[in-house]
Amino acid sequence: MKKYQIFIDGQAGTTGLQIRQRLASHPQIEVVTIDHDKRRDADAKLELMRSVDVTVLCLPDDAAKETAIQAREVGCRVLDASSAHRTANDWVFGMAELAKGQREAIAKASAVSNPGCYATGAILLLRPLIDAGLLSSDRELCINAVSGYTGGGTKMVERYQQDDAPVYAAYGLGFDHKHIPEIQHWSGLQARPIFQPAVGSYDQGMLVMIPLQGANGVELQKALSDYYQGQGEQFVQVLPYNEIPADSAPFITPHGLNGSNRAELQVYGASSGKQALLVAKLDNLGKGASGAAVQNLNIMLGLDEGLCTQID
Ligand SMILES: NC(=O)C1=CN([C@@H]2O[C@H](COP(=O)(O)OP(=O)(O)OC[C@H]3O[C@@H](n4cnc5c(N)ncnc54)[C@H](OP(=O)(O)O)[C@@H]3O)[C@@H](O)[C@H]2O)C=CC1
Ligand SMILES: CC(=O)N[C@@H](CCC(=O)OP(=O)(O)O)C(=O)O
Repeated sequence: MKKYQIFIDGQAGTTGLQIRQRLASHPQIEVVTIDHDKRRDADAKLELMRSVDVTVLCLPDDAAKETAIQAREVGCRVLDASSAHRTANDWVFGMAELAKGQREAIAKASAVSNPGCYATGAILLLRPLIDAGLLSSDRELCINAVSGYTGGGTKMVERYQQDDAPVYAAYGLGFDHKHIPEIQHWSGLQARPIFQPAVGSYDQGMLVMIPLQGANGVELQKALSDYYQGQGEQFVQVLPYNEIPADSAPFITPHGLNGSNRAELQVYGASSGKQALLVAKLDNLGKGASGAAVQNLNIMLGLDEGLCTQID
């Protein structure tokens, strides 16, 4: 059986480690590592990139931009986990469920950009509803979200592990969170949404919530369900209308999907039919980062899309 080789630039960071953990048992992908003290050595990286099938970038944006240029120079395919290229013209957005043809575009691409964690939840909720004409593209939306602290990378993880961080902290107060451009671009929103994220004192799990005035929840739930079921998506489930999962009732929580590559979409609606709440639940390190990265790698290499996308 053919084994593909990949190199993860940023192999020791939060996202890199989670990808390696998933790939450790992959039957057809082998991870080629770089000595820790050579991780910033451009020549050593170039040599590796010349020999592997795909380079995965798990780096800060600036470093990702630099390495992406080098990878292109040596003709190596790239999957970028950073936010550097998510709306760039010559990159394919790595969300297979986005629209018809996206999976095929990822399979053929030389450069794929993995979506942001919050953006994954928001786009999965909004894109089918905007495409179906149930939400207007010029609607002014507020998107609220909460993430586990691993979403903030090693620095935030260290802070929380030292017990030096608040139980709940709202941020994004400059109205300029880095996921807003990709949310707008890939969901088809003309109007810039207000995006108000928060981080909680737990490691993994995320909720993305979009309250809607003047919207009928029954219609929205049906449209989402028809869309994802119609496409036979294995990683996106739409829960029944107004269902509160038994394991968290009477609340909805960000927990329950950790380690998986799944997103659960929920629609709640008022009996008036005039107010609704869209909710996406996912693991910020799973479907929000490393699970999606492995899904994209599988698609890029023509392998079964679900292989090793989750951690048991
Ligand atoms: N955490 C998350 O949930 C998600 C993160 N991302 C994105 O993935 C990327 C990585 O994030 P994350 O894993 O959280 O970050 P971390 O801070 O956990 O890890 C980043 C890693 O990159 C290494 N690094 C930094 N600069 C360079 C360089 N020039 N060359 C080689 N290695 C370098 C660091 O090593 P060292 O500092 O020791 O040199 C570190 O190991 C970021 O762009 C982030 O935005 C994407 C989705 C979700
Ligand atoms: C809790 C926390 O800090 N989360 C990160 C987003 C994590 C993520 O998805 O980041 P990328 O865009 O790099 O992929 C933040 O808000 O910046």
